[in-house]
Amino acid sequence: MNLFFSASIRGGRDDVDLYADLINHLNRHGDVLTEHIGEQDVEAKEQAQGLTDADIYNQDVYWLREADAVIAEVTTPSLGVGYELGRAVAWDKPVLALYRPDADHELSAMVRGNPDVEVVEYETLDDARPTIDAFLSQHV
Ligand SMILES: O=c1[nH]c(=O)n([C@H]2C[C@H](O)[C@@H](COP(=O)(O)O)O2)cc1CO
Repeated sequence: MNLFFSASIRGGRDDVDLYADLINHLNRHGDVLTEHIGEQDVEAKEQAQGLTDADIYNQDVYWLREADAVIAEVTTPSLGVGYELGRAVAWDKPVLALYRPDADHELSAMVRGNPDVEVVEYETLDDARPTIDAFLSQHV
């Protein structure tokens, strides 16, 4: 199973350790096409590889097309994540959006109000794991 994990990069990296933990869990279910999102120095690595923004865009849209399901961590608002969710919905992919309610970032109505996105609020990684398991067994 190909899984596309989506989470903030240029929108802010406060939750990068959590992203890595979520990716670790997703790896039990299938191949995570976007493991780089959990790496601390993702942008430096992409730069070292000589990737332009166009390369990153093309690669991500290709991976998204290949994905059987999309799991996003949407607590830190990100234009790229919003874009990916829109494309995933348009392609009829199952989409799970994991959101930790916090005082700083209210979730966009374009995500919470979208009937084709399953939004689940959670607090800890231990809460998120069974949510992911149930979502994947139901949809993929
Ligand atoms: O360097 C990158 N590499 C990359 O894979 N992305 C993709 C994957 C993420 O799910 C999403 C993050 O978007 P943003 O950078 O706008 O927060 O876009 C985004 C960037 C930078 O915008």
